[in-house]
Amino acid sequence: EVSITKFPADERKIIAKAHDKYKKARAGIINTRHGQIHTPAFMPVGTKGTVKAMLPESVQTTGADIILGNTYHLMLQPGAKRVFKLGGLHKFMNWSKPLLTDSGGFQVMSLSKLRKITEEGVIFNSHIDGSKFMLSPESSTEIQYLLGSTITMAFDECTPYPSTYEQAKSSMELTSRWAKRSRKAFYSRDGYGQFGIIQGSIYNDLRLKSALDLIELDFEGYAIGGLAVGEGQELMFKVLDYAPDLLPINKPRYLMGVGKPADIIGAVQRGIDMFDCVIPTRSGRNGQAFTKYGVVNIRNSKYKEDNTPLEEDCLCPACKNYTKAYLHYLVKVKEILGAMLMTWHNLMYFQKLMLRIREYIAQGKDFDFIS
Ligand SMILES: C=CCOC(=O)Nc1nc2cc3[nH]c(NC)nc3cc2c(=O)[nH]1
Ligand SMILES: [Zn+2]
Repeated sequence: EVSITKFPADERKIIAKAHDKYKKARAGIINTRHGQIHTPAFMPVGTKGTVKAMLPESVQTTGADIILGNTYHLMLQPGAKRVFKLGGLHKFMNWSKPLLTDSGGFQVMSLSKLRKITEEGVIFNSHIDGSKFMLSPESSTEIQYLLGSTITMAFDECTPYPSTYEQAKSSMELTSRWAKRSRKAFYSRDGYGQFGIIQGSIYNDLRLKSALDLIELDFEGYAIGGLAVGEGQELMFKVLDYAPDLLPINKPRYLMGVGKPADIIGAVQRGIDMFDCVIPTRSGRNGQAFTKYGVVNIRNSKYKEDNTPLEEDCLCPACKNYTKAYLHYLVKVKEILGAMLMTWHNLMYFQKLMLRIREYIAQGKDFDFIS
């Protein structure tokens, strides 16, 4: 078990050595103040304090142990202090299980207009009303504390892809300095944790240096940053062939922004424990359903009289009570119920995938089969 407590976490008991080919795959449990997280885990993204088109209790029925909240959006609206005054994000959004908040760095770079990166942090204008903000290791850590986050992420700089060795080196070194300041600003409490994020792009010596710098700070878990940023699956797996092994074996490893089922399977085989990705929710709203038959584009006219469910054995409301014809219609006419049902099904599909992966690891079986 891996527990996020102040005390040195127990050695992670690998429930079962997975099949030889997958000797790095591991199944475990992360214990937190807000409950357990069964790993390998998939975290639905709840960007603005809600998993879009889902009630939190519905998210819970899909089997999700933990969801992700975005610091950047919440600090702009409704504001971290206001959420704190209202009892914190768990209460605000009626989600009592673990919450992981990002540090905002990645979103600032992709969403805000006009920003300036300094040693101090990132100065930017809100994409909502143009007002000026600063995100720094200290302010990001404080905002995540005010939100009441179970797992706080260190403030990092996501090194873009492609980057030259020099660019990746200076970016990684900035992330290491910011990680130190993030760690110092973290208010450590039992059952809460802070994860460091390693960078270094595709350069293995930089990845090693990043890992060494962050291991010194004794985080409760570690994320591998700077991936799923356009490098493609092959290059991502090439980095994942060694990067997870640079991190402590008894602490959770989190691969941000990943991914499609095949990406998740390949990353679990290389030792990753936690994932987050907008694919099931965003593509669900756009009419794409993940099924064991492959991805179904429900808007395709071939479904307009298809009276069968997406998956006959799926227990989600979309499959139990509705047909592809109805989903096709709802999505075509942009009815809200279409987004709800498609999202619910996709989240169920991703959680079922993780459950099967955990079971196969525990039985020491290989799990290439699923995609
Ligand atoms: C929950 C996240 C906590 O991480 C941070 O606050 N910083 C951070 N976020 C990332 C997000 C990513 N999404 C993808 N692909 C869709 N690649 C990503 C890379 C990073 C990264 O290197 N750093
Ligand atoms: Zn379903």
